[in-house]
Amino acid sequence: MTYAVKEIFLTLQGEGVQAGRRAVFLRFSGCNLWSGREQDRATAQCRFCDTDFVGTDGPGGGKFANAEALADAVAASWGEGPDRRLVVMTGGEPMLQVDDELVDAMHARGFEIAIESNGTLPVADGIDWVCISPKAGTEVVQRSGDELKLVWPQQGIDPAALENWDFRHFLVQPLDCADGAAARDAAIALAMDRPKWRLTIQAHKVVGLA
Ligand SMILES: C[S@@+](CC[C@H](N)C(=O)[O-])C[C@H]1O[C@@H](n2cnc3c(N)ncnc32)[C@H](O)[C@@H]1O
Ligand SMILES: Nc1nc2[nH]cc(C(=O)O)c2c(=O)[nH]1
Ligand code: SF4
Ligand SMILES: [Mg+2]
Repeated sequence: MTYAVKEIFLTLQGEGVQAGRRAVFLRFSGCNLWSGREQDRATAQCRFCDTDFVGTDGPGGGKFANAEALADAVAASWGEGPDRRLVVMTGGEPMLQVDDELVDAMHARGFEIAIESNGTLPVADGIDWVCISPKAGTEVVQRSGDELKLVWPQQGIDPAALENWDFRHFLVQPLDCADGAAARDAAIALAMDRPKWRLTIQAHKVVGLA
């Protein structure tokens, strides 16, 4: 199958339990919860997105004819060295495009695969680190994984109702928005009130990485 990719870049994972780790980010184009166009944001299912995932015009982006070609591009972005190779598949919504061929092609090049998904589509088998970030008003079908990352505050989600889902880590991430200070306070309050949850911040934004 062909893949539409917004951008491929080398950085440090900024979010979640793996924050700080060197990783190639593979950002797929397109999402099932928002068109990505500002004029549609107010009526979208997900309205707080901080990401441009429209088109294939970012650094390293493009249309890739098959899994081998895409995996080669990710490996080239990592560079030399076999140690602790990590690709983070994100978007947009990566599960609109990730398939077994791509998973196998990345593993064949020595990569661990992490995914950032909204959970409305089942995550492909074989992915090594599954991060699900639920969005209010959507049906999350992927209720197991490594980390559940709740962007907070979000009207229409009750954290208590998520606590029996099958995740190793329950994380609360402040909503990046006009009133970021209030969102940080709300996220801290959640972690203080409900010890199952721990605070994660978007560290890449703090230190000025992509
Ligand atoms: C851009 S999304 C792409 C992956 C997938 N579509 C998802 O939503 O999980 C990557 C991560 O950024 C989070 N995110 C998006 N907008 C945000 C914002 N304004 N503040 C904090 N986190 C945000 C998402 O919840 C998700 O965990
Ligand atoms: N450095 C960095 N870490 C991230 N973790 C999740 C991200 C995402 O957009 O999915 C992201 C991102 O965009 N940059
Ligand atoms: S589901 Fe993810 S990529 Fe899609 S609009 Fe929401 S945060 Fe952005
Ligand atoms: Mg991001």
